[in-house]
Amino acid sequence: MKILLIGYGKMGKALEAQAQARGHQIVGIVDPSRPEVRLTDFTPAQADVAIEFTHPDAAFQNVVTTLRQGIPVVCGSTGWLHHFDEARAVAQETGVGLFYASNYSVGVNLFFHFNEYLAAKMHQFGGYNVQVREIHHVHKVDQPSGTALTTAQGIMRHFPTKTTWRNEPTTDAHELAVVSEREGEVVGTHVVTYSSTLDTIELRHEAHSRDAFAQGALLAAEWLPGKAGIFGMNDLLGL
Ligand SMILES: NC(=O)C1=CN([C@@H]2O[C@H](COP(=O)(O)OP(=O)(O)OC[C@H]3O[C@@H](n4cnc5c(N)ncnc54)[C@H](OP(=O)(O)O)[C@@H]3O)[C@@H](O)[C@H]2O)C=CC1
Ligand SMILES: O=C(O)C1=N[C@H](C(=O)O)C[C@H](O)C1
Repeated sequence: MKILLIGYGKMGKALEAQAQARGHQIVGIVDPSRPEVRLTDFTPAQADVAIEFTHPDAAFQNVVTTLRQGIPVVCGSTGWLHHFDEARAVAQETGVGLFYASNYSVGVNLFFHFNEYLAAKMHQFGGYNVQVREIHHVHKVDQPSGTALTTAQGIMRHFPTKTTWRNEPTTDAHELAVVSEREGEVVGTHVVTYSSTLDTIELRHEAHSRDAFAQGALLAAEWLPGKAGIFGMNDLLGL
């Protein structure tokens, strides 16, 4: 497959290595380090799909530009979802596929699934408070992580005591604490903790490297071309 990479940082480089290992061709890399390469120069004849991992401030414009160029796009950037409805409208208007996941690792998507099951059960039995904690490397610019927000939304869907979330510890029983920690080069750890006076139950996912995100994004890139609409990991994995 002919893949256009948008963003050539930690994820862009992991994607390049994994894509080549899977026999794909990287037809272009759009990044501030290569100002001579412009996203608007690419057409569907040159790229079957684009994969976008950049920055919260850049993602929306990159997604919209790629869709308007007629190229399906797999986006992994976090921290821009306040613009997602506008991106959805452009995907619908152009009829070009948009794939988004706050986390492309298959393991995290299983974690999302178990998180919702656990929230429903824990709410049914009562007596527990719940908290989300995410730990990432010190270079991360957005907080809470996109994965932590997806996790919080999954909890709030099934644990109606929690009506909103707060990005710090809280004593308000209606607020779900989503606590962010930044530590060295931690790739990405997410923990959901239920505590009562009697015991503690935890659901935890720890990424060992960025290869899990890169492999999932490439699975999405292999799956997306030819499909019109907005898709996520549940569509890809059948969860
Ligand atoms: N969904 C998922 O599974 C995952 C999501 N992420 C998310 O992906 C994003 C990128 O992560 P990561 O690779 O670690 O970040 P990095 O900072 O390592 O890389 C981002 C790259 O994008 C470049 N960039 C910035 N603006 C633009 C632009 N307008 N067009 C093209 N390139 C641009 C940056 O250049 P410069 O440095 O010059 O600004 C940098 O080279 C983050 O939002 C992160 O949260 C990360 C891992 C997994
Ligand atoms: O910035 C990162 O590194 C990561 N970002 C994503 C997020 O915000 O959830 C996914 C992963 O945790 C790594």
